Amino acid sequence: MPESLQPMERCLALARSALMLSNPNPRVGCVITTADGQILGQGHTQQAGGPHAEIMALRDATAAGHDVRGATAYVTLEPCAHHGRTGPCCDALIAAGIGRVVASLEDPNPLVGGKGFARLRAAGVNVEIGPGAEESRALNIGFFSRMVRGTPWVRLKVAASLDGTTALHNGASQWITSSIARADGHAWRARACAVLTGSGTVLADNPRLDVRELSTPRQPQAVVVDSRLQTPPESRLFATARGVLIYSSLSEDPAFLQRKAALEACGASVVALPGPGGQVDLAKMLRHLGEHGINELHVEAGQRLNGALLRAGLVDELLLYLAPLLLGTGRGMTDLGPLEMLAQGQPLEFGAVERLGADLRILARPPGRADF
Ligand SMILES: NC(=O)C1=CN([C@@H]2O[C@H](COP(=O)(O)OP(=O)(O)OC[C@H]3O[C@@H](n4cnc5c(N)ncnc54)[C@H](OP(=O)(O)O)[C@@H]3O)[C@@H](O)[C@H]2O)C=CC1
Ligand SMILES: Nc1c(N[C@@H]2O[C@H](COP(=O)(O)O)[C@@H](O)[C@H]2O)[nH]c(=O)[nH]c1=O
Repeated sequence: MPESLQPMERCLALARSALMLSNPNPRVGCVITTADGQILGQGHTQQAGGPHAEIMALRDATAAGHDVRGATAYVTLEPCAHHGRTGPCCDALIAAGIGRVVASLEDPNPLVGGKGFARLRAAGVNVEIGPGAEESRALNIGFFSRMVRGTPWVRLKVAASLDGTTALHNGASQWITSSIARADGHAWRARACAVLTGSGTVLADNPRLDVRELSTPRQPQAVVVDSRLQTPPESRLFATARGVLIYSSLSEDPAFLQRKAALEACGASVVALPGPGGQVDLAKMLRHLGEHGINELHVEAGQRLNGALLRAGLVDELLLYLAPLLLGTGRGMTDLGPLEMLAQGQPLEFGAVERLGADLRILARPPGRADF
């Protein structure tokens, strides 16, 4: 990391380095400096259950033999005030004699929200809030979504030809985009808590849906929307060590119960969430995933599940990879049903548009999705 970085920029860089590590905890960085900006200690959130950023920075300062009394702690989120799997960070800062805290944002966790700042102020610590707020929130959009809305941030990834085809009529789809784009897709899988697909994709592609193109400290959970439990027990989904969660409809049919037992024997958890038409209730599924600590949900499904999620207004962001190739009419990105008017289309706002090798990567959002 360049020495010249300002403390809060350094904090944000540290937070970014916890991108694949800290789930389901937020990605947070902390830097402790003297009044004239000399760095005494720094750190970022560790894996779930491990120390938070403030504790890592305090330990770093202690290891270097620095006295932090009267020092400033910069941190990208409000120091926690509750006993979770670790002790309250605000108390650790107070006990260490920190004189000033500069924090980007209040913690959206209802257990913390404002309490950390209040406790610091009550102990005589000078508190400033605001620097780096936008970047910190964007980096933790999934955590904010789960804390505020109770559901994950849903990012729908699609790889398509330039004319929007995701598979040929016969199902052939591997590979449309180049290896650089596919490796980038794995990086987005790695930052998510879970990767979700539909039974149609499991049957057509037998996908692994794990992270293989880069090293990762943890594999995202695999989630399949599969009303009738058609996922074969020998699916490659089960080859990677991590949780596999299958959402189904409810049935007392002996053949269904037999398939359920076979999937559970492979280590899958099967959760019945019956919805309209005997299919899985997608809104309830998101609430269930939120209750189980899923911050960012990375969807890699076919046009039917993509369309259902979009029609239900459950998609927050699209991650589109477009290859310089025309495939004509095959399977599309999303089945939105027959629309009669252009106004019935799903409006989007483009975010970053980048070249990745030969392909294009486009981030786009339905308007207002991050307004919570
Ligand atoms: N290029 C790309 O980026 C990608 C391409 N693909 C391609 O897509 C094709 C598969 O697409 P598709 O058949 O549409 O499969 P999907 O992956 O979209 O799965 C659809 C299935 O999900 C199940 N489901 C359960 N609940 C719901 C619900 N509420 N709404 C919608 N579906 C639900 C349904 O089966 P049931 O009722 O039995 O549960 C449904 O048939 C393959 O050819 C694959 O190669 C797939 C992923 C990415
Ligand atoms: N065809 C296609 C993609 N397809 C997606 O990748 C899945 C296979 O994942 P895995 O088994 O883990 O390699 C497949 O089911 C579909 O979701 N992805 C891309 O980046 N580019 C592509 O051209």
